[in-house]
Amino acid sequence: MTEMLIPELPTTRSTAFDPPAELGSLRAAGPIHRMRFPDGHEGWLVTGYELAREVHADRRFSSRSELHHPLRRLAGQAVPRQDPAKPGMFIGMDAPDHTRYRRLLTGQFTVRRMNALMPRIEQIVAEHLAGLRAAGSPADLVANFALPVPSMVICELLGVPWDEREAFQRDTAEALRLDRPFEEVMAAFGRLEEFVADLVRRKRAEPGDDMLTGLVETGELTDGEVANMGLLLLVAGHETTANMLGLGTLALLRHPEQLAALKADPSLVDNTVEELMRYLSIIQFGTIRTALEDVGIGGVVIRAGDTVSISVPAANRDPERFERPDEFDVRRSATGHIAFGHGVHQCLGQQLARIEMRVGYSALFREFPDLRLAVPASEVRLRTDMAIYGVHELPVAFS
Ligand code: HEM
Repeated sequence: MTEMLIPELPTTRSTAFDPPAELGSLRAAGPIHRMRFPDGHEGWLVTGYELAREVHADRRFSSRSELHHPLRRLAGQAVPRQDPAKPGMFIGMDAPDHTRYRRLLTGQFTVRRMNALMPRIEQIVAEHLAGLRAAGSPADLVANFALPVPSMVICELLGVPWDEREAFQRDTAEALRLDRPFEEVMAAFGRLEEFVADLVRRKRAEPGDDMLTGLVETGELTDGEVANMGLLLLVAGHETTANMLGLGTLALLRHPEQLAALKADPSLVDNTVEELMRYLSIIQFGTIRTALEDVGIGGVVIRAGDTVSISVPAANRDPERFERPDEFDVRRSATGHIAFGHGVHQCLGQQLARIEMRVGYSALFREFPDLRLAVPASEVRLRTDMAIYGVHELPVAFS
């Protein structure tokens, strides 16, 4: 631990793919540091890999959103409106509520449903690549591919009727934009909430083969609870995968030797996806927890009520866990990274996200073997101030 109080979370990047250099210096000095949070209170910043896992796995640290929501707001993260009469999202709950919701949702990620989804994901990817080609070179890879693919996959999973996709996708895109005024984002989010709530009512009347129907049919959830879970899937699974597809493509294009290795041996794609997850660690401001009691950990005592910010990017570049951590190497074994979190809240959609990325990158570079940037790399707008890092647009050229 450094004795000094860090005045704020370091967020200034000097390169497109590396986390802020200051995080590396802090990690070299120790795995945990005192840090001032935007509301003025002093808490902690975890930069070391081992300690990051420990904190995620320790039930004495709470995920309850009401304990740290204001802090997230100030860190630039979108926080959906919290209506006290509504159950809220279980990503921001602790046991036993979290356990109950998570168990019911895990039961919906069945092997059968995932297997059935696989050919649909291939189709959705193929359709959007055809759309990219039709748009003509140069075209924006984000608008034509990276963003709409996960959006359609979620529609499929939740059972959004085909002819209602357009409004749903438009509101989703708007609700998840962090570069718009807060009120606009909340208005789109409100429309989405209503849409999902109405969809759940209809699933009860007219069951389908989708996840919302599955949740309704557990018989253990109110419509409001099901709608909330649907919204969480949407929010948690959408921008994340979209930004991995966009930024991941940029990373591959900017590391031609790595891209060549993947093209020469397409079976490297699983490894490539894991390494991209580690190397890019797009949850750039990390995860947040609040200590429920005094906890002695990592050589310090974290007091009850203190907020702990866990830097996922710093942990995933820890040289004590990963050799040559700052090198992007599609052949390395990156497993064990914490880009999907760790512990009881570890990403529920990680297998789905992996399938989307594996299918997405494979098809993209197979169909567009000469894909290249259409602008100088320095002109690609990076999402430095957004909770989820990535690219705003990715202008690509192809023949
Ligand atoms: C590459 C894409 C993705 C990344 C980087 C990502 C990252 C994460 C992380 C770091 C967490 C843990 C948060 C915490 O501990 O506070 C998480 C949780 C979660 N993710 Fe993902 N995620 C991705 C894709 C998805 C997808 C596709 C879905 C849904 C289909 C999804 C659904 C969820 C849910 C429901 C949770 C909450 C789990 C819980 O609280 O028990 N995610 N994700």
